[in-house]
Amino acid sequence: MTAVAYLGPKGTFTNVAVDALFEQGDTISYRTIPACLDAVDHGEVDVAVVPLENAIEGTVHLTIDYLIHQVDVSIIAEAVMPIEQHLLVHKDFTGDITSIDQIYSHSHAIAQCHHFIHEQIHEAEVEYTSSTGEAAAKIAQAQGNHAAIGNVLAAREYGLHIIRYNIHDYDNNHTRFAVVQKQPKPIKLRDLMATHHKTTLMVTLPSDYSGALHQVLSAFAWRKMNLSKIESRPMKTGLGNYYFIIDVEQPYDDILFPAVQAELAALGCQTKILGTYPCFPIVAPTSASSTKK
Ligand SMILES: O=C(O)C(=O)C[C@]1(C(=O)O)C=C[C@@H](O)C=C1
Repeated sequence: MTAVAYLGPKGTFTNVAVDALFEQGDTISYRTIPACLDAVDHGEVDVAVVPLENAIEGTVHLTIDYLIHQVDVSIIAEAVMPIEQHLLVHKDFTGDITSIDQIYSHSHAIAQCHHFIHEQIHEAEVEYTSSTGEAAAKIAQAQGNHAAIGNVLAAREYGLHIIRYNIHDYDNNHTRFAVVQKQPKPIKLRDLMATHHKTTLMVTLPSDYSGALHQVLSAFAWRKMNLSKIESRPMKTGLGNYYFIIDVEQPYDDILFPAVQAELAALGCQTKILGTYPCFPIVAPTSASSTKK
């Protein structure tokens, strides 16, 4: 059985993604994303599943920075899952939404619902938790005028009521999750259909000079290699020093990628392949399949 680390406790979106990806996983929950990545880096588990990017909030910087700076693991699969955020309250809560004075959730979940919070419960204090699952667990502990933002699984897991469904500010809210591994070893996923393959690289420029990024991009462009994402992140070595994360819409091969890497090396750039992997759309239990209060 595959030992899978995920951001817990039970009822997080990462938990939902793990359930959709693995039929028979020995799932081990960790309190933070770095703890999940350390677990796989240190060989405590076979793989870790971590959130990489959300359609509303953008890149999960903690994940990408930790992958680059702190661990030596590879992305072996990507799963894209629709995200529905709901407002969860204790089962004995009898007030209405305006009486809620505290809202608990993960910073990314709060950010996906900023508009809703601002419009409907702006008096409420926001309390950040390490995950949406932790927020739901807190609400279950005692009845009070507080609510959590989280998913259907969390409501079920902690016996909470959903007082308002789909409070995320934009439709088509999706999160990309990465499955990462230390040593290449076959992993048994459910029978999922990959829609495409991607390769993710990190590129560091030798120094800031005019046209540097243009030259980097040309190495892909004239080989007709389609890029689906490019993002700069601070190197953490001083202001103005960045590295680039580039997603290429094709699997690694022995001709084009080595040629790109050689061309970039000639420009003085360093490259590192973070993974070449299949991309799976996955589904989560939705509000449509649960009972409204
Ligand atoms: O807190 C959770 O439920 C998580 O799995 C983390 C996380 C994230 O970091 O983006 C995952 C998916 C959602 O976008 C919101 C939160």
